[in-house]
Amino acid sequence: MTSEWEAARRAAWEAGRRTIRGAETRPLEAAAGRTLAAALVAPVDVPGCDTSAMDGWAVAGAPPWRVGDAIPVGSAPDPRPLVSGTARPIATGAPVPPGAGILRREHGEERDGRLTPRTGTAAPAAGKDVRPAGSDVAAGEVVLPAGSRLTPPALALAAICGMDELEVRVPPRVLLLVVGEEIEVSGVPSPGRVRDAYGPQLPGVLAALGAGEVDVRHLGGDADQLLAELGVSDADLVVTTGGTSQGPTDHVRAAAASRGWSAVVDGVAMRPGHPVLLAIGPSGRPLLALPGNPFAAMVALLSLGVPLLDGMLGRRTPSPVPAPAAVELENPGRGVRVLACRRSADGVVPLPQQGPATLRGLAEADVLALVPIGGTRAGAPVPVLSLPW
Ligand SMILES: Nc1nc2c(c(=O)[nH]1)N[C@H]1C(S)=C(S)[C@@H](COP(=O)(O)OP(=O)(O)OC[C@H]3O[C@@H](n4cnc5c(N)ncnc54)[C@H](O)[C@@H]3O)O[C@H]1N2
Ligand code: MOO
Repeated sequence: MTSEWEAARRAAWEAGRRTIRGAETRPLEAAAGRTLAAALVAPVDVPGCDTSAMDGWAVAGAPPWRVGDAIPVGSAPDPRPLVSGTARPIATGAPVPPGAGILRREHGEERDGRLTPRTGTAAPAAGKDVRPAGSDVAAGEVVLPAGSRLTPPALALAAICGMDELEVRVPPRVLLLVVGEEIEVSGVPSPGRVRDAYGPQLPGVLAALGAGEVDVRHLGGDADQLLAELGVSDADLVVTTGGTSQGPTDHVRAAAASRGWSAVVDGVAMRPGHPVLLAIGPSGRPLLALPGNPFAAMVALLSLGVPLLDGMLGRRTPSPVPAPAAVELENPGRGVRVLACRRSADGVVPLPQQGPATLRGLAEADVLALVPIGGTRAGAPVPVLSLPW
């Protein structure tokens, strides 16, 4: 029951959503990269009072103005209106008294306690170059909806609203089982042996997708060990690599089925990556079985792992967006053809080295192009997925 790409992606998000993670409260500095479990509602106006947007003078009425005391940055706002005909030196960010506008420093001339605008500069009206209270964020406003990822600017936004802690989703703990008799974890592999492509990259990619701790275990080709791991795992998500196909040592499907996992997506009409399996275990936790071929595995992860984790974290998942193909992209196959591509001024260009077993293209790529059956002409739009790193 191979699925179409879009249907498989939706099914993966829905499967994740059914196992949505609980929430916890974290200090702001520990919440970087996490996902908001509840909307961030601003408790205060930002800025908290009318503030100057420029260095200069707060002025009221017509020039010349009598220059009074400077208004210190960080001082409490004075509720009394600025007296007409007066000016007070002010710095960017300092509170502006009611009724004042700002004359920029470079537009005024101060002499003998009197301020006049330079030739060609009009006297500022009340409110000129003033950031009104609440103009950035109004108290009570939803600043970030639940499901927002706490990127560096999102965290800073929470901070300027006065937040010290945030309610975020508990990241899923992942068990990564690297399957394959031929896999080596260090050193130069002898001919016939293969260095593990997953241990070094998947923990980082999974973390970028919102996962928590990743426990990496290399199982070799031992089917019994795979069965044992699947039987006892209490991880929130199990990811396996290799052993998804039809060879004599491809045990993952059989092992998962015998331990009670049932398939949600059993193969996707895409190349590479088609043997991917997404299944739900007896405890309701998901298993994502990635093909052994290194590019195929990453295509499968970016196609199904991204929406699965987005669902688990209560986030929306990105849809591919159209980008022009710089050259003709052929697809004589019966499913989506996924190509590692670079963006250029003319559109997306496939990298020269493509194919299920090579990471050469992906290592230099900006996006994955999802070429529909029949191909895409040069200049026509092709859906692309951005990469999470
Ligand atoms: N008769 C068929 N054979 C194959 C089919 C098929 O439909 N019928 N599909 C091919 C495709 S497409 C893929 S993709 C692979 C999927 O294979 P598996 O998931 O069973 O993966 P393995 O057989 O274990 O390994 C495939 C390939 O990848 C290398 N590999 C595995 N693990 C790692 C690792 N940790 N690091 C680096 N490289 C790894 C492995 O050495 C193999 O070369 O099946 C095709 N065959
Ligand atoms: O479909 Mo395989 O996953 O092409 O490499």
